[in-house]
Amino acid sequence: MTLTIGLTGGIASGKSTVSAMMRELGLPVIDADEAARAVVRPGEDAYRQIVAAFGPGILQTNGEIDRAKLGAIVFNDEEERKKLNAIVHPAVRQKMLAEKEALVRSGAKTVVLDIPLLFESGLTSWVDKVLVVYVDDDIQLRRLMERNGFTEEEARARIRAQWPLAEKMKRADAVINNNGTREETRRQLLAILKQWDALEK
Ligand SMILES: CC(C)(COP(=O)(O)OP(=O)(O)OC[C@H]1O[C@@H](n2cnc3c(N)ncnc32)[C@H](O)[C@@H]1O)[C@@H](O)C(=O)NCCC(=O)NCCS
Ligand SMILES: Nc1ncnc2c1ncn2[C@@H]1O[C@H](COP(=O)(O)OP(=O)(O)OP(=O)(O)O)[C@@H](O)[C@H]1O
Repeated sequence: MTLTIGLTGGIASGKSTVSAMMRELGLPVIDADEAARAVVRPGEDAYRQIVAAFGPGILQTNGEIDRAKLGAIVFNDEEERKKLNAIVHPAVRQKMLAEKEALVRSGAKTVVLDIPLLFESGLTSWVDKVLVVYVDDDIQLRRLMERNGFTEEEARARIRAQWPLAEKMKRADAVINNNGTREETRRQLLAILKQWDALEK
């Protein structure tokens, strides 16, 4: 039996930081953000639907989607965001499920699904355990502004597009507090994975 761990949290709470640590420990990670980038490449169905729905103004000159432009639209307008989600999410789910099935078939002891919108999209039934990466609001805001070069307003718009982290924390099987150093985060992660017997012997 494969143990499926759902890794989630808020934007810039540290999911990618934790998923990189999990990969270093040898765990296979399927990343929803990566899948979401793959399914909107030129030539894919979702790409055509996005251009039809949002117009060619959201394209770069090389034909790829201008993610900054599309982000500025969808994080400032819930209806536009729902429109994009309705195009991208089904394709992301299909891709992630296929990758997960392949890992289960190959006998993986543990599979990690890194899904920022695990709760918002109602996907908790996909996983056996939910691991939430938490940070305090002020640290989340600061790290998001620094990483993406966003203004405070731009960062807050993205944070508002998700459930409050405190709500996610309440529903988690385990929580990593990522306010501290990366080393402190790694120690918490190791303890949780040992408790869940998630690592290969
Ligand atoms: C709007 C887009 C083009 C912006 O791209 P950009 O490269 O700036 O951001 P990136 O994709 O790396 O996402 C960064 C983070 O934003 C948050 N986020 C992304 N999309 C959404 C969304 N629809 N609702 C809420 N939060 C979101 C997540 O925490 C994600 O980790 C892109 O995020 C997108 O296509 N989103 C729709 C698909 C989606 O929901 N992806 C998230 C997981 S499936
Ligand atoms: N413990 C830490 N100490 C200092 N900086 C950190 C720590 N953890 C993460 N960061 C930094 O904070 C930013 C956000 O972290 P990360 O990219 O892992 O978040 P994320 O949850 O994957 O974000 P997203 O939802 O946007 O994909 C990054 O710039 C990262 O380098």
